[in-house]
Parts: sequence; C-alpha cells; structure tokens
Amino acid sequence: MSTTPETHPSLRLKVCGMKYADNIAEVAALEPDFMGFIFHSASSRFVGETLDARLLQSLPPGLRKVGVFVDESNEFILRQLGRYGLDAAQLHGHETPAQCAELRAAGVMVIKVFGMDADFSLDQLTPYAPYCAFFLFDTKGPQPGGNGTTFNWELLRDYILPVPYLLAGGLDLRHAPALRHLTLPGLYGLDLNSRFETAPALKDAARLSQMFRLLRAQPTSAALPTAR
Ligand SMILES: O=C(O)c1ccccc1NCC(=O)[C@H](O)[C@H](O)COP(=O)(O)O
Repeated sequence: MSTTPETHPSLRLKVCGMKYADNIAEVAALEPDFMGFIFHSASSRFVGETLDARLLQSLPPGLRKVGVFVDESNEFILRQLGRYGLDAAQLHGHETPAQCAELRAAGVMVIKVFGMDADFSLDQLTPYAPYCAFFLFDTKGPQPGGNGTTFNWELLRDYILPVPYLLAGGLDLRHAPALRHLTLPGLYGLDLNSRFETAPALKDAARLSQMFRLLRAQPTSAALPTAR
C-alpha cells in the first residue's frame, strides 16, 4: 500500500524585504501572492525614500502589497498604506489587540507577527484573532525580523484558531522538500526573505524562481514517500 503525501499545492508565497524598482519588477514576474516592504528605519531593508509609489500601484492587483511595521502608530501606518497603495499591514512589534482592532475598523488587512521560541504559547494569539486576516510566525531573534534562522515548526502542531498563517524565518531552498509536505493546521503560506538575497533587500530572482517551482510543483509518484 502506498501513502498519499499531504501536500499544500496551494501554499501561498510571500517575498519580503523588497526595495529596488528593477528587482521588484523581476520578482513580481514570478507571481508571488504577497510582496513585503519594510518601513522600519533600523532594518537594512528599510525602503526609505527610494520606494516608487507608481511602480507599486502598477503591480498586478492579485499581488498583495504588504507594509511591514515595528511599533508604529496607526496614524503612521495608515499614511504609508495610503501613500503606496498597500493592501495590508504586517505588525512586527509589541502591537496590542486594541491597535489591531483599530486598524481593522479602518478597513486594513492586518497581519500580526509572533516571534517563535521555546517560550511561545498558542494562548497569546486568542485576543488578536478577531482582528487579524493572517498571523505570521517568525523566529524570535536579535532583530524584529529578517534574522535568517528557522524555528521549530512543531510549535504550531496544535494550532486551532480560524486565522490562517504564514510561516517565516530563514526559509531557504534546502527546506523546499520538507515544506512541500508540511501539514500544519492553519498553514496558508510561506514568507521568503534574507536567504534569497545577494545583498540586503536585493533578491536573487533565479533562486526564488527555483524555490517557487519546487513549492508549486504538483507531487509526482517519484516524490511519494515509501510505504510504511
Ligand atoms: O527583514 C527585515 O529586515 C525586517 C526588519 C524588521 C521587521 C521585519 C522584517 N522582516 C519581515 C519579514 O516578514 C521577514 O521576511 C521575516 O522576518 C523572515 O525573514 P528571514 O528570517 O530573513 O527569512
């Protein structure tokens, strides 16, 4: 008897930390589902004043453009969303459920991020659930994001909330086989960042393309695990 692998043929893909116009266009051509732009001035991927609002507004409507913020006021977040025509706010700091609720009430698609380590508890998610379109689980590290290291994905094994989530943290080409067959409850997509860069905020489109092909490929009999 052979086993059917539990794959995620529809796993959504987000490329985060984009900054440069040519690179944005090159990566958009790969048709990611989300693209992230960092509005945190301490990050090496901070968009600063280089981001071209007209270019962002010309990207395909199916590509969700995400502003990434760390402990900013809602006033600042809403201003950036409007200025660049962004579709969602990804919150990487100590934002409260009340702050998320206010953004949601203003019509914003909220992605609240949680840093994952051995102390993580699923209970902390509950008060955020009514206000978030997605959660994003990222490795806790010295920086609020973009640390380039993975966490133990099994911390999400008992996830039961109705909020879908993106998995982040050091994801790399070598993780593709495991990610294709990852069956975690609530898993909606993957977030790719520093492991696909040739320099901060400069993505290697060829490596991303390879990753996309691997993750989006339909399972073949050659990919089936042997019967147990
Ligand atoms: O990437 C950054 O520099 C960054 C800085 C501050 C807040 C968030 C940031 N990144 C947000 C992301 O969604 C990253 O893709 C996520 O942290 C995973 O990054 P990596 O571990 O490099 O794959």
